[in-house]
Amino acid sequence: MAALVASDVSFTHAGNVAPTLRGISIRAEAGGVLCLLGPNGSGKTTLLRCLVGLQGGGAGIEIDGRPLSSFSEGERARRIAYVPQHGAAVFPYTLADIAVLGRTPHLGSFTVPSPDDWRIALDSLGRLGIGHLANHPFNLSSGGERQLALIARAIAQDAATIVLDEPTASLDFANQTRILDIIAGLATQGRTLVFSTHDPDHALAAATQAVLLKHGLVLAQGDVAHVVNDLTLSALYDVPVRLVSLGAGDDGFGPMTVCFPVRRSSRLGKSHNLREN
Ligand SMILES: Nc1ncnc2c1ncn2[C@@H]1O[C@H](COP(=O)(O)OP(=O)(O)OP(=O)(O)O)[C@@H](O)[C@H]1O
Repeated sequence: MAALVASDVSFTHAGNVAPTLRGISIRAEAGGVLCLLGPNGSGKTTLLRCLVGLQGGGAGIEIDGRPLSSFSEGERARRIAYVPQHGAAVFPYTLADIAVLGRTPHLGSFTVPSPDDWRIALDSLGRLGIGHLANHPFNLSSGGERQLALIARAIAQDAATIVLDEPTASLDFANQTRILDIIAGLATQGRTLVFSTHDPDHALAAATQAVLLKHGLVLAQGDVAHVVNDLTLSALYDVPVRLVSLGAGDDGFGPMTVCFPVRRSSRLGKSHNLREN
């Protein structure tokens, strides 16, 4: 089974004294979804960028047992798709242009995208629910529309390993569930999926494995059902967190588990009552 593995990965950003990542060892399996959770600044983006070779030169990273550093640039682009948190467009690309960029690793030198490449790109936009925006300029699109276009680009790339940095961050409820369904669906095709989020509910909903990252160290990792719980999340975020199991509803949905942080003011005896104010 293909897997994306990091072994004892450490990384210090240029100009920093303290390392951002310290001895990280994780494993994302093919056919699985690994979710990275952690507070702001804990090193999630840095780790994801190391996993795909954008930082750290691929040191300590293996795909299918082969060092990432041994992959040519083209091989790497065909094997790994990366969706950054924010996409900047200098040129006035349309969303279709952005999506078809995902086909670049599959084109020969000096060739332009074929009708088939454009069809794949437009299908990807359609799958993300933004087919109607194909001709819309990326730089004039909303944050959520940009995020969806970048995910469409990754899907058009058709890579076996897909790494997404906070893919649901700018999205409404409908689009969040769409992306989580797409992530889970891509994994069932045998691909390796890794994503980060600030919403542990999304780990519970779509991931098989979780890695909890704090101060550049792995606080806990393993099966989501074991690792994502009141104790670990409270320790991770330094705020009490509760998980609640919801039974199956009459509408046919559930059972499911949701989690939420407990605000100081909502603890027993300290609740704010609007009528008292
Ligand atoms: N290019 C850089 N140069 C110097 N320090 C950096 C750079 N990028 C990130 N850092 C630092 O590395 C640490 C981890 O940042 P990173 O973006 O990986 O965290 P994160 O967990 O993704 O955060 P967030 O959830 O807020 O997006 C932070 O302290 C950040 O300031």
